[in-house]
Amino acid sequence: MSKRKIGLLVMAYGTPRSLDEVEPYYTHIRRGRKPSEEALNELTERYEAIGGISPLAKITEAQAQGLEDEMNKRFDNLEFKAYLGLKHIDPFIEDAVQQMKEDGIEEAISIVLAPHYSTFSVKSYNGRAHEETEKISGPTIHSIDSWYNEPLFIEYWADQIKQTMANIEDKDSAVVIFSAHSLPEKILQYGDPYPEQLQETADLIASAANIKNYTIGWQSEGNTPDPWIGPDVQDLTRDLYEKEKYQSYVYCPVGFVADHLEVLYDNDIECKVVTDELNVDYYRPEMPNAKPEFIDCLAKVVTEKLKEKVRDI
Ligand SMILES: CC1=C(CCC(=O)O)c2cc3nc(cc4[nH]c(cc5[nH]c(cc1n2)c(C)c5CCC(=O)O)c(CCC(=O)O)c4C)C(CCC(=O)O)=C3C
Ligand SMILES: [Fe+2]
Repeated sequence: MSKRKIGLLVMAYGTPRSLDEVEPYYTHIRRGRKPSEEALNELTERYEAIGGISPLAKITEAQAQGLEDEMNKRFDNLEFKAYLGLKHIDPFIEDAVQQMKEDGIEEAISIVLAPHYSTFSVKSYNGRAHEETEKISGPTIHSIDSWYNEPLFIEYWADQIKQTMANIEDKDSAVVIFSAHSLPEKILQYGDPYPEQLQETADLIASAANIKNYTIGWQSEGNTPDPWIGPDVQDLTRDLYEKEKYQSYVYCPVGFVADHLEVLYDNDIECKVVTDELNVDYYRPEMPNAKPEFIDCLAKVVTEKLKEKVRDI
């Protein structure tokens, strides 16, 4: 008898694969409105500054493949297949749902490669997946909403911070800044759990790594007229220096899971400009990418959802 098939819908932001794709990608982010020449050049320059193009596309693929392999190792009686569904570039979330249906998948677990829930991020990913599957009578999709407090995720960052701290002599003068992508302040009106989830992630990691000096901040805010959640990590760095005179700044962008523009530019270039100016030390522990510890973390979260939702496994 052939094994029962389970789809793994792995959703992520997506990134241009070449500089030619920056314009259509940016236009999609702006919901179909073309960016101005100036905004487009500015974004292209940021990609150029991190080496021409973002490593994100390959990392997202490796994460999805790693998860598929790990799940197949864990369950002899099931056959898992990962489908990448991206928010702003092909293969889009809708393409992945259609492909699952074509492949005869009847049940799937979906996970977003971002730990914290917000109406702007996870809700919109899941909404697009469910809408498409309803439209085409596709597979039943069981969605994971968040995994920001998963113990293996906390352990990943606690280990990274411990390794970084081992290189810092005066630990009392070091501070850890946990950050996530900023969002427009209007999300707060609807009781969005995003800021509390980031705070909880920070508290759990700090406790596991035995860190006393830490705080949360926001980064990568968009170029729109609305107010965005603050403090921004650059302003926060100046503030912490002024008030506490910390000498070492450890940036942990825990709202992301890969090396990409927001980390390689917004942290490693923009925050480093500030630490250089203040003449203090900049540290940024490694991102999870497709490291085995992180793949294990994703597999654990998916396994828990599978056991909760899928019958007779
Ligand atoms: C919550 C959130 C996450 C984390 C959760 C998740 O991962 O889903 C995230 C991740 C990412 N965001 C990314 C890239 C960009 N985001 C932009 C713009 C925006 N992001 C927003 C939100 C988020 N973004 C929002 C509300 C906007 C404003 C546009 C609008 O909705 O009106 C812009 C436009 C230019 C600019 O504003 O900077 C770019 C280029 C990349 C890929 C990097 C690479 O290519 O390496 C990644 C992983
Ligand atoms: Fe973004």
